[in-house]
Amino acid sequence: MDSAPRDASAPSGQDADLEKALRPRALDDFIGQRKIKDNLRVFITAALQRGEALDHVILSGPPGLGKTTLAHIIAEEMGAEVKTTSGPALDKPANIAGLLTNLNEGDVLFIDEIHRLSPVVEEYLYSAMEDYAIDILIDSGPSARSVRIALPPFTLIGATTRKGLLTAPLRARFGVDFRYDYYDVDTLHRIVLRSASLMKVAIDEDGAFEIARRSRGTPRIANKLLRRTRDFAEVETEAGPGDGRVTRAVADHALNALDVDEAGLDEMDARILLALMEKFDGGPVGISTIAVAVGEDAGTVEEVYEPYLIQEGFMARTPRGRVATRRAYDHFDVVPPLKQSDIFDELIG
Ligand SMILES: Nc1ncnc2c1ncn2[C@@H]1O[C@H](COP(=O)(O)OP(=O)(O)OP(=O)(O)O)[C@@H](O)[C@H]1O
Ligand SMILES: [Mg+2]
Repeated sequence: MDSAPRDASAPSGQDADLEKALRPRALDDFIGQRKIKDNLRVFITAALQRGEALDHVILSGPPGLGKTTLAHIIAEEMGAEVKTTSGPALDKPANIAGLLTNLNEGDVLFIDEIHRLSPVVEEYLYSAMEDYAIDILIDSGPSARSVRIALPPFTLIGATTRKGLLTAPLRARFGVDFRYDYYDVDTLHRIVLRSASLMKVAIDEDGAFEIARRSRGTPRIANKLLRRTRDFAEVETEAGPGDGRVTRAVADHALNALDVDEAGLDEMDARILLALMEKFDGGPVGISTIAVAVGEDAGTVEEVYEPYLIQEGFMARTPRGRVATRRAYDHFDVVPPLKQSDIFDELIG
């Protein structure tokens, strides 16, 4: 259950380089998430005016929405150095002690997947975050003693796809708490146009809109679909002459070829919903049962797929388990079993 989410959309190789080039570097280039940005501007300005380190920040939300991007932007805007690590990489107290004692005043320590810290390592963070100090045990046996080491003021930025798995004491030590929402289509449209211009891809408003509409509310997916659509635009198909121009027809052709359906659901979304409807009578059924049925890790289903399906109203979470909604039956043209109408009524009520 608590294995790392495998994010199928995370790019590799040449795509990864391109992805890095598309990453916004300044707060002004970070599109959308208006509330987060507005608040952040205030906190950063105030901290700079006081000449203090920014308070510790926790960023939570599904993969690909811009947590890592924002962590780097915060450091940049604070004029701070950023040191990056991740929960699973910090498996020994010595690792975290080494990182913390090497920080300079005002530095940002970015811990990705912070919900996967081991309890001992987490314990170290408590005093580091609260008092800018750590207690290190020296020697062992009868001569063992603990020495307190002072740390310079620093900012811890934690990112997580599973905020629910953070312990209460850790969560309480973050002064700034930002939760990401999926991006709306208009915002993704702007992101696609920005990326296309950086990639020097000729694209129509309509072509960009089609990609935005079918990107699961996720900038990383929008960028990936843009890269793939560009491939289709450069090759002659029934949808276009291969002149490199991304039109609506080319985008539609490319997205269909990539198994992204009309509603923007990908192949795994479809498998999950079809399993729910056809193997489990529409539910209610537990998430791990669904995961086994589709051959995917339960944590990944819960973090990557389910939140979007719930937001878009294809699936609902009830006390007895997950259920398919009327929209799911309509979308896949599946006839709901009779008993399902009670569930639909319950969901509305
Ligand atoms: N607000 C934004 N404006 C423009 N581009 C964005 C924005 N947010 C994210 N992106 C793009 O999406 C890509 C993925 O974002 P990022 O790596 O920050 O996601 P993440 O939340 O850290 O994901 P994960 O949970 O998988 O680590 C970035 O490289 C960037 O190009
Ligand atoms: Mg990240």
